[in-house]
Amino acid sequence: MNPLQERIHAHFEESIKVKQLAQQVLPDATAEAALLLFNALANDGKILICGNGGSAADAQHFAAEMTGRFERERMELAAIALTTDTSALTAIGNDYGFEHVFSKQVRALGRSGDVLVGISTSGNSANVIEAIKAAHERDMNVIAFTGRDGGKIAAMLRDGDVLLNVPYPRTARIQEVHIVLVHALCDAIDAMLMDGLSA
Ligand SMILES: O=C(CO)[C@@H](O)[C@H](O)[C@H](O)[C@H](O)COP(=O)(O)O
Ligand SMILES: [Zn+2]
Repeated sequence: MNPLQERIHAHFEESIKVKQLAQQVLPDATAEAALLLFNALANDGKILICGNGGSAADAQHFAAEMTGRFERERMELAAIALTTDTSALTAIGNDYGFEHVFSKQVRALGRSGDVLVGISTSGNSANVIEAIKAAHERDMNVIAFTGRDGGKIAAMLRDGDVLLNVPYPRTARIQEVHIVLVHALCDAIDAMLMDGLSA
């Protein structure tokens, strides 16, 4: 391999290693998260999802697989990415500050029984932290996708919330596990809904 190919090869090696680490530490919490989401949807609740940058893309990816479909045909499931309404994002950001762009939407849309999914590889993004505070005010449970040591977000979760933390220091690798988790959750919800899979 030439140096460029070696560099690319190393990305795959590291990604495999971090996914194997995550495979050891995350299945229990991911199953808990799947049950939380399934029960919310089964009781007419909805899922609100937020994150920044690559995690905003993950939020949209997850919401699209709920409202559209994952791998199989099924009923539409209620999920909204809070990252897509540029008018809300710019108005709230401009008038109140960027840390409030998600929390104002959570207060507006969130109801008891809904679930907030907050995605932050550092566990420290202020707008995700504010969104979690707003979700708790609305009596919503939270599923936090984080990385490193879970940051401030890990410390603010309450009973009934679920932490999906990837204990690794590199953002790209954490994000790659987060998207595996999104797909594992989509698959679990579909299997519970359509095949009667139970925990
Ligand atoms: O996708 C990437 C890096 O891979 C970036 O866009 C990254 O998501 C952004 O820097 C985010 O602002 C990071 O925020 P967070 O994950 O620490 O909450
Ligand atoms: Zn990225």
